[in-house]
Amino acid sequence: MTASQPHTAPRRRICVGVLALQGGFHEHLSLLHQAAQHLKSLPADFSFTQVRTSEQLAACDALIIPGGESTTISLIAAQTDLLQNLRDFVKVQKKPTWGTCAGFILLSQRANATKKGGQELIGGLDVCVHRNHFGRQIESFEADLDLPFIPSSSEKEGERRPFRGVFIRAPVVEEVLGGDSVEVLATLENRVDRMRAGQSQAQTRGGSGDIIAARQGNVLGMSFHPELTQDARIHQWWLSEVVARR
Ligand SMILES: NC(=O)CC[C@H](N)C(=O)O
Repeated sequence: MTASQPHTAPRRRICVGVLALQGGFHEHLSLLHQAAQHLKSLPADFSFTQVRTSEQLAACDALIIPGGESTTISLIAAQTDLLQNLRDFVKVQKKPTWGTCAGFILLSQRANATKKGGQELIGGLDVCVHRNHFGRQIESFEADLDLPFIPSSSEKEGERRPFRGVFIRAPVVEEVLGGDSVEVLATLENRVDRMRAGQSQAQTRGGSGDIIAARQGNVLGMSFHPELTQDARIHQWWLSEVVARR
């Protein structure tokens, strides 16, 4: 390179998989494509793919595990070597992996309120989650979440638009097992107590409340379903984190 040539970072090819055994994988893929439109300035060429086999997983640099039913997802993965290879992907190769709702449960080290006989997990996030914390499907709800880490609304400088969190039989972190290495990214004001007290509005707030988003190194978990919104801001943020980690 001569002094007159501008220095540009080499573009990287990044293949992001979405585990497609059950649940909201189509929705995640659609938001990934939407998010990538906003990331054209990054030195990365993204490709997005469904993952159903160990071979498909091996081709991925990062992975999303969608919401759905965690017991079903792990039962299907355990029929082949996929479950073991998912553990290897997350914990040995330490590739960026993001789980939403059922995906969050699967990425946790321990889960309470599991079906009789327990359930197989992938692990990687040193937390114990409580499954179906807010109750059954009929007790599903939405809440405005303040997520300071996602790109703020472009409409007005400094104005932060909340993220609409969709909670369907959602887990929360009952216990952080991993000490300081687990980063709490969002909490939700204790909704169960509020409902008992006859108040219906739940809000996010810093510091206390139920932990609904946590990260430990390469592993990220969220209790709610960004894939069931049209808002690609979390996908956008996570993809830029994936690029930064590579
Ligand atoms: N919406 C969801 O992903 C629900 C998760 C479900 N509670 C499970 O255990 O898998």
